[in-house]
Amino acid sequence: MTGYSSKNDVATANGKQNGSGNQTVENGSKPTAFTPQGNHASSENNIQCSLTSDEFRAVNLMRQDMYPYEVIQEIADFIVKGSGIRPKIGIICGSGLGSLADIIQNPKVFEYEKIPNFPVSTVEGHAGRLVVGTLEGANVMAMQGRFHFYEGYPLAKCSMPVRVMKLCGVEYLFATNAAGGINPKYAVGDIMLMHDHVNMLGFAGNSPLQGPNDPRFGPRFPALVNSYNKDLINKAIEISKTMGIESSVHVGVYSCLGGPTYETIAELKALRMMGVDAVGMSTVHEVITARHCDMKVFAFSLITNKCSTEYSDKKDDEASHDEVMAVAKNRQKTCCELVSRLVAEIQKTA
Ligand SMILES: O=P(O)(O)O[C@H]1O[C@H](CO)[C@@H](O)[C@H]1O
Ligand code: HPA
Repeated sequence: MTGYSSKNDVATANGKQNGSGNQTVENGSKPTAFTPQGNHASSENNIQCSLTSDEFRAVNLMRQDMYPYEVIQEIADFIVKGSGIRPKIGIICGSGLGSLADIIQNPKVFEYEKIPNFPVSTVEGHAGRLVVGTLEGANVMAMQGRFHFYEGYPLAKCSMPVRVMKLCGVEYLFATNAAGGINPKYAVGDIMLMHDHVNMLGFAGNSPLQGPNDPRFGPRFPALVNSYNKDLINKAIEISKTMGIESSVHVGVYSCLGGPTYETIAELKALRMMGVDAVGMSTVHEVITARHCDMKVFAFSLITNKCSTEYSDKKDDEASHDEVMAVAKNRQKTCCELVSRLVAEIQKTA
C-alpha cells in the first residue's frame, strides 16, 4: 500500500500540531497539566494538555454528569414555582422543530442559562429555552433545544432534563427529532413514528444510566421492551388519517449514533442490515431516562434527508445541517398539528 503515512505528530487541544511535543496556547497563558486522577496541577507532569485554568474549569463543568436527586428536585421546584404550572406532558423539540414550543399558550419562558445547574444549547436550530404553558387545555413543558453527546456533554447530562420533567410532574414524554431516512421507502418530509430503537452508543458501552443508581428514579436494570407506547402510536396513526397524511407516516426503528459526523455508506449499510429505518444523533438517551422513571413515551422522526447506501460523487447526496433545518422548517406546521392533536387526545381521556 502506498500514499499513507503516519507522522506521529502531537496534536494540542487548540488544534496546533507540533512534532516536537512542545505546547503553545493561542492567548499566551501558561498551559497547565493534569494527572490521570483528574488533579489539576500547574507543575510539569507526565500527561500534558494545553488548557488554561479557566478553560479547564469550563470543560470540567461541561463534563459534570452527576446530578443528585436533590439538585434535580431544586431545578424542578424552580420551574414549577416560576411558572405556577405542574406540567403533565413534556415535549423535546428536534432540530429545526422549535416551533412545537411556539404553539404553547400562556407561555412562561426560561432561558437555559438562567435555570440553575442547567446546561446550555450549542447547536444551531436549538434555541435553549424551556417553555411552560398549556396546549389543548393540557399543562405542558417543552425543551426548545436538546443536548447531544457530540456537544461534549455526557449522556446523563444530555438527558438530565427528562428527570427534571419527571419531578415537575410530567407523565408523558414526546421526543421529536430530525433524522436521515435509511428505509428506501421513506421520502424527505415523511414522519416516522418510533416503535423501537437500536442504541449504538449503548453498544459502545455508554448509557445515561451509567453510575450509581438512585432507586427514587427507577430500577438498576430497567427493561426497554415496549418503550414506545403502543396506544399513543395508534392514536397518532388515526390522527394522521384525519390529517390526510397517512401515506407519508411510517412506523419504524430509529438509531442514535454519537455524531457529529453524518454516517459513511458502510455504516448506513450496516444500520440497514440491523433493521434501522432512520438515523440521528439524539432521542435514545432521553427515552432510556424516561422509561427508567416510568414515563409514557411517544417519539417521532421527521425525515429531513435520504441516506443512500450507494456510493456517489454527487455533493447533493451528502447530508447537511442546512438541509435538515430547511426541511424541518417546511414541515413544522404538520409536526405541530400532529403534536397538538395527540395532546388533545391525551387530555380527552384524562
Ligand atoms: O436529533 P435532533 O436534535 O433533531 O438533530 C439532528 O440533526 C442534527 C444533524 O443535522 C443532529 O443533532 C441530529 O441528531
Ligand atoms: N444522520 C444523522 N443524524 C441526522 C441525519 C442523518 O442523516 N439527518 C438529521 N440528523
